[in-house]
Amino acid sequence: MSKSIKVYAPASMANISVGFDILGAAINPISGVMLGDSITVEDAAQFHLTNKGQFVKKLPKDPKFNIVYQCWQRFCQAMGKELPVAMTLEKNMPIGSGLGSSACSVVGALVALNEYFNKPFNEQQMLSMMGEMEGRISGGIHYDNVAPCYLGGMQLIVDEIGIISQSIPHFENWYWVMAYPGIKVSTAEARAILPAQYQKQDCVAHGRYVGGFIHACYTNQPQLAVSMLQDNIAEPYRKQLLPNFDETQTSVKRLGALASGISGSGPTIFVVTDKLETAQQVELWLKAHYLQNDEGFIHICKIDKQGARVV
Ligand SMILES: Nc1ncnc2c1ncn2[C@@H]1O[C@H](COP(=O)(O)OP(=O)(O)O)[C@@H](O)[C@H]1O
Ligand SMILES: N[C@@H](CCOP(=O)(O)O)C(=O)O
Repeated sequence: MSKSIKVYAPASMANISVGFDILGAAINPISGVMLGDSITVEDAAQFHLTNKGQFVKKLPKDPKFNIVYQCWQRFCQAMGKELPVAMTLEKNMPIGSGLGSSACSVVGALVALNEYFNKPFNEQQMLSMMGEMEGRISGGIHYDNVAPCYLGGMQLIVDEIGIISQSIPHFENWYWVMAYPGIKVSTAEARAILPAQYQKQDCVAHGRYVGGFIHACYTNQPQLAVSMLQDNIAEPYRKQLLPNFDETQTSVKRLGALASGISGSGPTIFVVTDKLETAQQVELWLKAHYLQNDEGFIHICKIDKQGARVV
């Protein structure tokens, strides 16, 4: 009997303002839209990759530069033999959006292959491969998209004593309004513009923000958590890449938003609220003022607890 495995890998927001490269969450639109890539692995006499989906035209022209192809190669290397399978990528995530598009393809491909071959690799081995593949195309290994996309929830990257990432509690009643303006920001370029070194007072403030936020999540103090959602590492340098970022932050705050910031390396922004009506008003404002073209979109999201899954 022929075998076929299809995996859905959700979008994610990395950094969440306070945790540059060490904090990220998978997201799920409340509308029911599946915001992520899907990958299918099926029997074949020799390897073949088919691409389809809304953003298929934005993929590299040379199929060997498609990260899904490179994931298959890396998986074969880890297995010690060439594995003849047919893979299909449904590229539903815009590239260079700040929503972990490359992570969706990496996680989807590796999870689908691992499932198809009856799970030869464990969670830590899989995460390690995912980080390596993400690092190839984004200018440095960072797990804050692949870990939440793979495992779901809000993930803190610890990367010590053989543990890459662990789940931390989040505020279940928060809505995350995600607005992608429709323009591209390359992660590699957005990483390259960051300073190589930071002032001592900035390091101290950063430690206070991230430590305070994690503490507030564990002790269920939403007000403290909101006050800690500050980014003094990436936002001051990257906000120039986003359309009217300062004005947007001020306007959504006036509408009642609790906090806002850059999702991943941008240009998507996230806005946090604990009321659906506020989220809807923010959505309307962003639609009128933040979207730059027809490719832009907005979703009111919750944190996706499941991560990548067989569908
Ligand atoms: N399947 C894929 N999905 C997304 N990007 C891919 C894929 N394969 C190769 N790429 C390349 O990887 C890079 C991803 O860009 P990046 O700015 O990191 O996107 P994102 O932040 O959305 O993950 C682009 O140069 C893109 O052409
Ligand atoms: N921590 C990374 C996250 C990049 O996320 P992406 O969705 O823009 O790829 C960074 O900030 O560079």
